[in-house]
Amino acid sequence: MANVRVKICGITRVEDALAAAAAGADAIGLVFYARSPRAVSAAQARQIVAALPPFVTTVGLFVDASPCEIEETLDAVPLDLLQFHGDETPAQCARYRRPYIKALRMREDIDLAAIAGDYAGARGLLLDTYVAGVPGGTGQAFDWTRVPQEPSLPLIVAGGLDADNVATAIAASRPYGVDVSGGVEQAKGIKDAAEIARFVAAVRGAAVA
Ligand SMILES: O=C(O)c1ccccc1NCC(=O)[C@H](O)[C@H](O)COP(=O)(O)O
Repeated sequence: MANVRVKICGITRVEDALAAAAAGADAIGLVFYARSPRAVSAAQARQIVAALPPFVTTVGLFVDASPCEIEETLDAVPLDLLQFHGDETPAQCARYRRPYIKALRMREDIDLAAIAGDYAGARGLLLDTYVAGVPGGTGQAFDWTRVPQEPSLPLIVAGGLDADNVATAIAASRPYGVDVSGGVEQAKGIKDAAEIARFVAAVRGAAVA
């Protein structure tokens, strides 16, 4: 299996972004959703992005944001990839002419093959745990054996991952990438550098097994 990519999501501080980069994370996620305890302002995000070394992908996460809000953020912050984490349609995701991934919550009745067809313009799909009324960052895992093999788009597994369970998640789902937020935190929005390092090391160890 090729190296599994790692995204550390919900970064709110420069020092946490640098810890993710130093640990070898491939991407960091910045949450532009005011109701999240991990929300960042455009000014905060710009400072974080400016501090990063090269080759760390910056992902901007939105939840049913207005086009105006997204355009303003894109003007202010140099983001590499957009992550749509709400009920955005394929057309709404595509309108910014930026590479994007679409987050899907793993309801029992989800038809992933059909949805992947609908979002064929996405660079990948992020599969997160379904919890009613909570768009993301739940800290809860879903059944990783539900992740389809040979998907039409790269799949990123999220939800309740941490350094102790991520190798099992990878073995069960064989994803393109994994995404973590709460599992590497001291408190919501405050990452733990040692846990980030432990998480990335666990992914790297799992990927070569
Ligand atoms: O992290 C949040 O607070 C959040 C709020 C609203 C929508 C999405 C959010 N996070 C999205 C992510 O990509 C998380 O990393 C993903 O949901 C996994 O979170 P966790 O279970 O805490 O690892």
